[in-house]
Amino acid sequence: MTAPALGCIADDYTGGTDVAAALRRSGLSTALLFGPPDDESVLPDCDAVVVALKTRTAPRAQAISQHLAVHRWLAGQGVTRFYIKYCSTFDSTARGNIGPTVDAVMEAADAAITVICPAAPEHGRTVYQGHLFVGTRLLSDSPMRHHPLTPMTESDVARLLAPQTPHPVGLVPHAVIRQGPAAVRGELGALRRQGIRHVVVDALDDDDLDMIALAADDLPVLTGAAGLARAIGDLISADGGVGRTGETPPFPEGPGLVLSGSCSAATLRQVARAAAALPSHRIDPVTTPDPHMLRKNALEWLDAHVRAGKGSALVYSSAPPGERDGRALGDGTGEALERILADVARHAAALGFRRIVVAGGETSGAVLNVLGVRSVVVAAEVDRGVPWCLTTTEPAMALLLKSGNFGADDLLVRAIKAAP
Ligand SMILES: Nc1ncnc2c1ncn2[C@@H]1O[C@H](COP(=O)(O)OP(=O)(O)OP(=O)(O)O)[C@@H](O)[C@H]1O
Ligand SMILES: O=C(O)[C@@H](O)C(=O)CO
Repeated sequence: MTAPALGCIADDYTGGTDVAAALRRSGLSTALLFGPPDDESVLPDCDAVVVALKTRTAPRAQAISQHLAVHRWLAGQGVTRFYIKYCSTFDSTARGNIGPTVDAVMEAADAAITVICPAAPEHGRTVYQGHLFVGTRLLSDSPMRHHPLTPMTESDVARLLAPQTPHPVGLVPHAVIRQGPAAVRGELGALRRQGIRHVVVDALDDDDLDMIALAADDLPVLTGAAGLARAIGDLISADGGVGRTGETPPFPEGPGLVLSGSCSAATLRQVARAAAALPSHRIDPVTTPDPHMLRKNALEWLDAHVRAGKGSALVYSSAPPGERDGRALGDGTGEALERILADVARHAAALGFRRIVVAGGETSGAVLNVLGVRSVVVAAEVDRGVPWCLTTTEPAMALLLKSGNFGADDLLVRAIKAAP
């Protein structure tokens, strides 16, 4: 078996599905594994492999050790090119994990320099003069400033990264990107000679990402959102480094369950549409500040829903800033809500639900961990960056893990009502 041409490490589960979907779109058969691989983890025959972790807001030491464990495992499988996937809105805090995990993997892979490329133009994330935009607004003016775990109140990517790494951060501005791969390669070389290890790269569209991918083709470690990964995937495809297609498991029948813990602006619109179309139950820690009661109420509601034979359903804690209190359940309110939704998922699986849609990266991580899902085959996308994931072990399940800000307003309704 030839080693996969690319090994990705994603810092959350929806980010993992996003980058896996991008590589699949480039024509690469892509395996997606959840959690650090262990002795029993098997690498399927594939062109690219993505290992999704739940380290975006994890303690720093844990995030580093998990990234290093995945790097070691991938290197042991013969992978020589690595991609570290973080959020296109650079979700992290000053004490965040992007810098430390990138530094650790670079050191392990003996990489002297890498690019920092959060741009994802198809989702409206662009970088100009080192500043990250969400649509027409700076990141710090976007709804991401209200994120419950990683409020983004700065848009200069170098300033976001600086407190997370001891190394200086450089920039390749758009004017150089537009001159093409040779100019970008020359600039990266000049920055490397100045001792710079992290280089933010401007990118406004897919052409810019193609330039960056060509210019950085010889670097062992690249980092960014799914946009640059797509450009690298296209290069691998064009080089003929593809063709190891695995079988796609069948899509399970039956009613579906939407679980939403994301409070992102897109999710809130999608949840409103889903709540109008499906029987729904809201988990509200402000009105019921007791995790045991919230859990009990949700499980009992689902039992009654199934007994009444009402089909697909929605259970959510998603709420706009005005209806949220990040300390409603004390320290760790977010994690407590993730655990409740994960318990609902476990209960739903026991009740026979085989299609589960989860909105939110942290929430998806919690759900997949309790379901014990360790690997999936990436199948068709419902919307850009939101593919169905089919389990390869029993019980056969279809999972749709939706990044907070992805998808059209009716995505949840479409996903749950129509199997592909
Ligand atoms: N009503 C609420 N009040 C406070 N926190 C909440 C509420 N509902 C959900 N949360 C927490 O907000 C966090 C949302 O993070 P999550 O990663 O799941 O979504 P997201 O950030 O929108 O998605 P992504 O990371 O894919 O962009 C979770 O920890 C969740 O438990
Ligand atoms: O890059 C993105 O925006 C997403 O894949 C993501 O990381 C959501 O958590």
